Amino acid sequence: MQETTLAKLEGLEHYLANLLAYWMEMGGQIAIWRKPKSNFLQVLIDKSGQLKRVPLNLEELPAGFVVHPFEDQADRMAFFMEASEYFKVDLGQSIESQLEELEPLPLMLPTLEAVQKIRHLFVKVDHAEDGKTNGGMEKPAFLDLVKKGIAAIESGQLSKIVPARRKTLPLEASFDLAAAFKNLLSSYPNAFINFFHLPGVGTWLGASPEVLIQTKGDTFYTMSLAGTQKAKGDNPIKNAAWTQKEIEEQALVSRYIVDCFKKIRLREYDEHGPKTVVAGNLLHLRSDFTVDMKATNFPQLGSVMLQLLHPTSAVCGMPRQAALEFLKENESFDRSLFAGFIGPINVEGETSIFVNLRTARLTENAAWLYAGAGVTEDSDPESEWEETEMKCDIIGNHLKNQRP
Ligand SMILES: C=C(O[C@@H]1C=C(C(=O)O)C=C[C@H]1O)C(=O)O
Repeated sequence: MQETTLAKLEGLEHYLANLLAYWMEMGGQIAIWRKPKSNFLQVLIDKSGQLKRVPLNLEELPAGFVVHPFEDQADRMAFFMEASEYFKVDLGQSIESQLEELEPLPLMLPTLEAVQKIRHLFVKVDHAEDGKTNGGMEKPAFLDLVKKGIAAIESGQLSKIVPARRKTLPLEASFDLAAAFKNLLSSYPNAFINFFHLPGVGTWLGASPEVLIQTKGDTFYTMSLAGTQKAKGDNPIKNAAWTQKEIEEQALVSRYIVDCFKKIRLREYDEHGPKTVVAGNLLHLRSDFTVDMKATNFPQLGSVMLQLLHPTSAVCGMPRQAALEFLKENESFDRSLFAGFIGPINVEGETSIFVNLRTARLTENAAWLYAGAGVTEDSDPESEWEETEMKCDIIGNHLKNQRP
């Protein structure tokens, strides 16, 4: 433990900025997250210098962090950071009082210097793309895409579709990743706050509201999350009123999950909901599903359901294959890791995989924001556009921060 350098620590931001600057420069892979409602920051570093892809047999993997794009992979593999180092920071206590737990660093730069260094370690993208375009998804193109989706639903090809868009937000020279991360922690206590960096693949920052699968002990958990409205007033949950369109849209996601259970002949599960939940400045409808893996004799349920669920009809559509083909043909940009899945595997006996939503891909000069909206027969294209704007703001509003 290099106490002399860490003794110069000046708060969480200072430590995070230095940790990231050092390990990103060393070519390390790094994931930092805080689970919903948790008071701990969890940090995982893969120091091997090798990008790894693994089959998703979750129960057999060592402790690590998984990253999978939206698109199904022909070889069914996902990126995997293996925990060369893993530690926790108690956010309820000063970081200075936890020096013993922290990864030592050979050098402590002033925060400003460290964040500027990080900035140059983001993946560089083609200049024509960077900071200038929205991946072809300007407003008229998105409205057309939604209209096409509605037409496909009316013709009976689809019952639900989730078109998405990409939005470019130029990053100020003063953009401070550590401060942005810290602000996300306090702004979104119910979200999975995450940052991950895979050299050559991407650097992402997000606040996801959606669990894809979770296993802890004998309990398996998943959720159906859909339907979106703006949170209003002092008591937004009490003020929420849902339309038939939103109720049906969420019910389709629940049905999708139940259909997956049926495929594997799993009959014993608990379903609760839907209830209204808060996700930043938005409200959604959510149902919770739990299974006792011991009672049902299904120890591999996590891996099996992961394979069956992704991509759910919350981010893709129904029927799944037709929806995927529709998106492939009509969305003009690559979703990349957006609406894929990310999260810790077998860390402290838990696996918590989230859908990669409310997220930004960080490039040297700009952040790429991504958002989709569930479209059914009764959708209004203009409202769906507004919904994607609100979803982009959840992360976008936190990337505009500047140092004085
Ligand atoms: C697709 C997104 O969100 C998903 C779609 C929702 C909807 O259509 O109402 C709500 C929650 C998420 O399951 C997104 O955030 O980009």
